[in-house]
Amino acid sequence: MSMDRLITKILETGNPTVAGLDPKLSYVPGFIREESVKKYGKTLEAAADALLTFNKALIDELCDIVPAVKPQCAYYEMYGWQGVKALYETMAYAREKGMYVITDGKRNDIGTTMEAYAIGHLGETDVFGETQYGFLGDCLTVNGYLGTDGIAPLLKVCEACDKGIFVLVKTSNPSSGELQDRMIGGQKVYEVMGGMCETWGAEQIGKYGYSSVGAVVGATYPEQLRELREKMPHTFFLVPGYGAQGGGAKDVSYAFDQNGLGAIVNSSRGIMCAYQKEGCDERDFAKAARREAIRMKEDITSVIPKIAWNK
Ligand SMILES: O=C(O)c1cc(=O)[nH]c(=O)n1[C@@H]1O[C@H](COP(=O)(O)O)[C@@H](O)[C@H]1O
Repeated sequence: MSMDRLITKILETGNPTVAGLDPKLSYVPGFIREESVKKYGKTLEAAADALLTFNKALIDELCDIVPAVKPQCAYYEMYGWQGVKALYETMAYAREKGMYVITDGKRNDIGTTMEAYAIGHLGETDVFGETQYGFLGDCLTVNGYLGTDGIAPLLKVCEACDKGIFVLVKTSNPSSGELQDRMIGGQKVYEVMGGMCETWGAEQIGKYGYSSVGAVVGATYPEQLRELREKMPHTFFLVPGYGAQGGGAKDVSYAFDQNGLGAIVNSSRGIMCAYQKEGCDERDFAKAARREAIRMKEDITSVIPKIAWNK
């Protein structure tokens, strides 16, 4: 089970966090950008080369202490097909280094189109009678607000290829309540979506009690995290919003169960741009990311039960 693999990696590293790889060129140290421009000129190739060099150095420093990475597709698509190639190569490199890869695509569409997304990101694509993997993610973030038609194709692929999904339930952004907090039939919209996640995952529950259908719940809404943790006992949470968006350790602590499992907390800018915040030599960017990842791990593990780690 895909979520079992993620939880096993979390237990191995003692670290329930994921490093978001959302690189903009302005986050990449100048010496890397200059090298890429020297090789390829001021082109999309150079941008993609700089992103990949940046990501690989971060992965090298993080792979033994952080269980997973979460590249967000938009930051690569921004640089055209060359950027998408850098996304693929980043994912391949992280896998090679033993990390669990969450593709942050927030995909959704109707049935047949969703099937194509599911196959492309998580499954095997038929190529002239032979099957090959398109992308190399272990898990994909998806939007479930089109209903079961948009999720069913993913469930099939998750089961067949041992993959998982994280469905948007209560997102971290300031305006998420405009729709997600509305009442329908006596429940908030996000509660209804949470219930749908439990139903979608019911047939695919792994050895730790969590299904291959996870949920995204933002660190910026601790009350909702607490409420949803109780109502969604079989759903593993991806919790973005720690650090740069203002979420802290106490806020994310509500996402965890009584054993200290049940969630993985993301930080993207906080880790990638740690060197800018520290004001250290830019050549030290990957070590600064490592320092921040260790600080984040200690910050979060200091406020959650660690029963699972001691078993
Ligand atoms: O699905 C997500 O990962 C996600 C959902 C959400 O509700 N809020 C949210 O910030 N994210 C993503 O989490 C990352 C947050 O980045 P930082 O704010 O830089 O740590 C970005 O990749 C966002 O796209």
